[in-house]
Amino acid sequence: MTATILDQIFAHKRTEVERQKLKIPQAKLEQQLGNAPKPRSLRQALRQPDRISLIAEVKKASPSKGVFLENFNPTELAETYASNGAAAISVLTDVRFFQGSLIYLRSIHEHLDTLGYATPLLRKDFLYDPYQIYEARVSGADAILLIVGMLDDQTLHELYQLTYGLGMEALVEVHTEAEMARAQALQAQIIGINNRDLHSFSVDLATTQRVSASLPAIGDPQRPVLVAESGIHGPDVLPTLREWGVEAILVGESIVLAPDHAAHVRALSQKA
Ligand SMILES: O=C(O)c1ccccc1NCC(=O)[C@H](O)[C@H](O)COP(=O)(O)O
Repeated sequence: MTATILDQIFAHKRTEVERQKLKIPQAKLEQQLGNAPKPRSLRQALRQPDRISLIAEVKKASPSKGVFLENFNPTELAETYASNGAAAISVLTDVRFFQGSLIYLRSIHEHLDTLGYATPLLRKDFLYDPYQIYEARVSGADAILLIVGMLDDQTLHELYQLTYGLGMEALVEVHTEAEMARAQALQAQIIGINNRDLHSFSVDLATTQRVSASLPAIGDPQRPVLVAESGIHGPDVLPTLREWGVEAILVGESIVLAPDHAAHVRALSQKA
């Protein structure tokens, strides 16, 4: 198996996290937990009977396409998302590959809170160490991303338990049928299928249909909330995704590149 971008990201992430632990030890983060805001439920926000819910992503750049927005204002963007119908907001916090920051997560939480929006915030990063879960919690995350393809079963299980133990929820991301089987063994309540091939960066929405085939039938109470991630450019695909049992979409690029962010968020958040 050839190396993917995940391998590169993971290699760098280890150095980044170890450096951060020297600056702020985990014990200090644990002390701050008492002051952290109470998490809101991502699952509840996404599971709506009459629509596909939108998780709108605050995304400045990507490893495949470079910088999307030169005049990037994360709080303004998040406010546009929350005020135009996004059910949740994903905040990329990876510095090196996505030009994100944990500071964006904190400031978005504070900004939306001041305005009275309770939109759940997802910390979108490459998480492999409990330290990062504590970081997420004290920075205002309501949920975090766990990428099955970069974690062994034991680590996946431990991080999942810690996430829920701290009152947050996890979006468990898969790319293949084998990873879906591992997410199901975890009894993940929210599963995201990423349509982006990590070798070629090409996107194929049919990945969602193929990889979700093993889930319990649509309407079965055991079925997790299914999120289709990446490569969604407009509302035209929503009816098909709904037929496949998708309850939420995670969209970054097409929103940040849209000439009118608000209009694009409204279009993607419409009732199906
Ligand atoms: O966005 C990338 O190019 C990328 C490359 C390698 C690993 C992950 C990547 N993206 C992370 C994401 O999951 C997306 O930001 C998210 O699903 C939104 O996708 P899109 O709407 O296509 O921006």
